[in-house]
Amino acid sequence: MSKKIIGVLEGDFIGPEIMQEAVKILKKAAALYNHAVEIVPLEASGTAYDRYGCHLPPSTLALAGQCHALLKGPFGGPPEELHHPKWSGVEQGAILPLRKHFRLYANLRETKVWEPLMHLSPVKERIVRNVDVLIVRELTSGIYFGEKKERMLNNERVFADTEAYSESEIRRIAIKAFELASKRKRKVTLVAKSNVLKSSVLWREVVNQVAASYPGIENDYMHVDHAAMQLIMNPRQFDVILTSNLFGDILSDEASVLQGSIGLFPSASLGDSAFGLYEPIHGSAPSIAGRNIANPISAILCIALMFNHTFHCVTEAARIERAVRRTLESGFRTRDIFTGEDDPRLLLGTSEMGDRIAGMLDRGD
Ligand SMILES: NC(=O)c1ccc[n+]([C@@H]2O[C@H](COP(=O)([O-])OP(=O)(O)OC[C@H]3O[C@@H](n4cnc5c(N)ncnc54)[C@H](O)[C@@H]3O)[C@@H](O)[C@H]2O)c1
Ligand SMILES: CC(C)[C@H](C(=O)O)[C@@H](O)C(=O)O
Ligand SMILES: [Mg+2]
Repeated sequence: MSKKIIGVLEGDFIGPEIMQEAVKILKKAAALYNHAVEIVPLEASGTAYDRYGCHLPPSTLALAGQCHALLKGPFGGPPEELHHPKWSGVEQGAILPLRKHFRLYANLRETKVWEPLMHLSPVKERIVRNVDVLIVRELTSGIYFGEKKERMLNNERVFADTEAYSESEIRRIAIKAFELASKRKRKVTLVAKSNVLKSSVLWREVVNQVAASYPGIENDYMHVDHAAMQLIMNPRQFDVILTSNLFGDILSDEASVLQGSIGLFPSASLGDSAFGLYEPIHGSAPSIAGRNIANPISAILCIALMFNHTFHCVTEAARIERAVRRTLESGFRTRDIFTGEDDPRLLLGTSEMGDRIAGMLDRGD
């Protein structure tokens, strides 16, 4: 691939602040390894609504389709403003269609505990040390996309969402999970609710069929309520967790707690080609926006994932991860990962943290 074309959707509230730092790292890493990069700004969510009255204009989708990868900031408004015209429907009108349009059915959310931040975890160090769990979340089906109904029953409104999965939807994400596990600790745990949900019974059947083609990979099953507990009590037992859209959403926020801040977690959304959408797992954090205090590491690590999964540049990806680790080892902190024991002179704003990591990138090995 000659020039790498990356579409950037800045997002709302802290979105532009952290995306700016991610782009800084992207440009720096590209320059270090002589990659030609073109950044294409794409309008979506709040800014698109102000200009076009919709959250995902067709022109954005068309331009996005010409990119090799998309870097996305969080979309959305304050959760308490559910019916605000600018924010209501961002999720259904922009986030979900973006994932569906590009058939990005595999969402990878990895929880690693960074050694210098171990003390931040509300869970004991002996439990979180060396945790490395990859949640493989199905992203384009399930209850997010199933039929929605509204009706009146006994004089009151009843709203319904449907959890529906086809065999092929389960099979393709299961194959992704087993392939990923084959390069890790070779274990896949399916998390579902087959004691209650019919769709979960299908997940178990199809995953067992897929598992038969991967004899070298351990395959087990856990009900989601039990898994939520085990993720905190004994997270090291997991390697790859394979799960549905909604369960993966919930479990990935829960897993981020093991590390102490959600501001550290990137994600990759992939389909059958190298094209990928890279975004933090967290939201737009309206209450801390505009103050240069958000943690940009989630967004910066999206660049490492992009180099890995879309461009297959593992050296560049490793170098970015190393720069983040060294910055944390040197004691630099944003407010979400700062405690009374840290040196107040090393407390950085969003853009200063980006600068530090960019500086560490220069150090190479
Ligand atoms: N993929 C996405 O675009 C995406 C993901 C999640 C939530 N959202 C949207 O974001 C909006 C806000 O959601 P929410 O309040 O439920 O969750 P949130 O993730 O925005 O915030 C949860 C908590 O984490 C903190 N936080 C989040 N990111 C941080 C960072 N980088 N640095 C420091 N602290 C950080 C926030 O300050 C808050 O205390 C909603 O509209 C929601 O739908 C979008
Ligand atoms: C905002 C919402 C639609 C989204 C999801 O549920 O997928 C978010 O929570 C996430 O984790 O990316
Ligand atoms: Mg979520």
